[in-house]
Amino acid sequence: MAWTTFEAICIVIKYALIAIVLQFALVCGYRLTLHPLSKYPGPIIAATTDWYVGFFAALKRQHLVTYSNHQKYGTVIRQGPNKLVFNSHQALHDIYQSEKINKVRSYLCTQIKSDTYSIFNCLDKDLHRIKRRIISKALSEQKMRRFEPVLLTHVDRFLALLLRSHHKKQAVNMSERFKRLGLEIIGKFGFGYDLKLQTEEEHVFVVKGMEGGSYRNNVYIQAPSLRWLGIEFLLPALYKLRMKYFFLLKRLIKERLAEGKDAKEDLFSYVVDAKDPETGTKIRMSELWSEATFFFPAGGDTTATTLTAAFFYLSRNPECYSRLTSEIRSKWSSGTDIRSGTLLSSCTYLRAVLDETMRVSPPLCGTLWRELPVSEYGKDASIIIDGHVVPAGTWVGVNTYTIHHNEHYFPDPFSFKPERWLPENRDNGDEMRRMQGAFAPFGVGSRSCPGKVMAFMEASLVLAKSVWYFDFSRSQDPKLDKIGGGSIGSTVGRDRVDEFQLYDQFISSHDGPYLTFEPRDGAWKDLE
Ligand code: HEM
Repeated sequence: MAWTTFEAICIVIKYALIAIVLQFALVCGYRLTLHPLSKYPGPIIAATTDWYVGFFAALKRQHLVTYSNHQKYGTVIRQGPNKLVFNSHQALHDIYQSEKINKVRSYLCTQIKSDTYSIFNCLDKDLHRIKRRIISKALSEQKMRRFEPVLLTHVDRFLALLLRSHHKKQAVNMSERFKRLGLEIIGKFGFGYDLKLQTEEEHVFVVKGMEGGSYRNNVYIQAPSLRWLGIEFLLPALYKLRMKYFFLLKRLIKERLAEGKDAKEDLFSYVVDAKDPETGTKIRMSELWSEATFFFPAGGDTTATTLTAAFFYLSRNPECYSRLTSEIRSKWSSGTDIRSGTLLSSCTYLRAVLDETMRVSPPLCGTLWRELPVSEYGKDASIIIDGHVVPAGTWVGVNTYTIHHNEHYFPDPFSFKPERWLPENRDNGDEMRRMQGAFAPFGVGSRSCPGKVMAFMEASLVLAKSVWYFDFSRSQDPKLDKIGGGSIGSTVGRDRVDEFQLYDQFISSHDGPYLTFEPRDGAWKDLE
């Protein structure tokens, strides 16, 4: 009898396996032949499973793979059973400026609680508009001017540490320094709290905790089905770090609330109790926690990546370095006078360096997925993107890294050439218009970045002050000097020696470059 039962179980398993294999074959066959997207070119495996992008997201190289797929298959590629990526400025416009298209539902994996939305993961358009109006006001030029003196104290701390590294004859790892600076500033801006990340180690886990959170979110945004495997639990150290980071943020919010709204000049004071002028709605207290967790990667990490990459490219392009230093050193007579305002805005080369940096190394270098929601428009609806009729429910996007390296818009795309952005080159109106139409480091449309003013203020001040006080150059140690760039013989896309290497996890992780700093004349005395 026992033997018969065993045989029966074997037969059940056998047929179950056959059924699974058959179903798998049928699904793959359908996706490759009869599916509405089957006519679009792309890697065969990508057409059959979402795990293709999930896999490359887990390796933090989705931007490189997307670029190389576009090179191989053309302007529109299929990168998942239900995903199309475009590489044209028309698509950038058609997707991100459409009133009908929305973020894909997988952004919801970044929710802290199922009924709580942040500006970033909110899909309801009315609620988003309310949040957007309140948060944009908090990030306005006027509010940033009020925050500037606080910001400058952190920049001065950064400069003093460069001086200390010089005294100790140490090369500086710019990735590490800028992540600490960027998050320290956001800690202060978001919660009025000095995390002292530049000078003390107590809260440094915030950097890795935030990166861990972003890595997890990115894999799940790209391939939501991986969420059900719970891969985060396979990386317990990362999970622990992320939780520690969340608990710290929770504590900061609690402490900040206890202080009262007007105790400090920070995001909290601008957002708590702020009413949307059109509807009178306020941001709920429970949502503040969710907004706050998003501000660290959005505001701190992105600017840090821009600054790190700018130093990488300046240290490897002596002509650009010399043109920038001449501009900054001819405008001011003292480093302490460097502030935002007309003089800083007149530094056109500085601005060109930042734009070119974000072109070659966009801090958010991935594909920002969107869709025409079936829930709103029905499954038979469609939308035209760059001349293609795309059915509702299809994930569509433009990969920022790829379009920024499209030579139709940016000739010689892998060379760092700030000159291409200079006003004097605007004579060539067509070329400039083409570039601007394809340039999207801050995104495009109603979900684009509202933190642009802060990003430029912070990045311009740090870069201008650094070159005012210091000369810098590549580390003389060949081992350290290699860090940050690509290496010959490495995997596709990581073999470009002069390209700053980004590891895409929605935001970007990176390492290096290692630079040495030499204080100029007596100017450094301000920093002591
Ligand atoms: C160089 C620096 C920065 C870059 C390159 C950048 C880039 C971006 C991009 C591409 C998006 C769109 C994301 C998406 O569609 O999924 C975005 C959204 C956002 N960014 Fe930034 N960002 C930067 C700095 C900042 C700063 C300093 C802040 C605030 C302190 C900020 C706050 C936000 C917010 C709140 C959103 C969500 C907007 C919405 O969904 O309506 N960003 N950013």
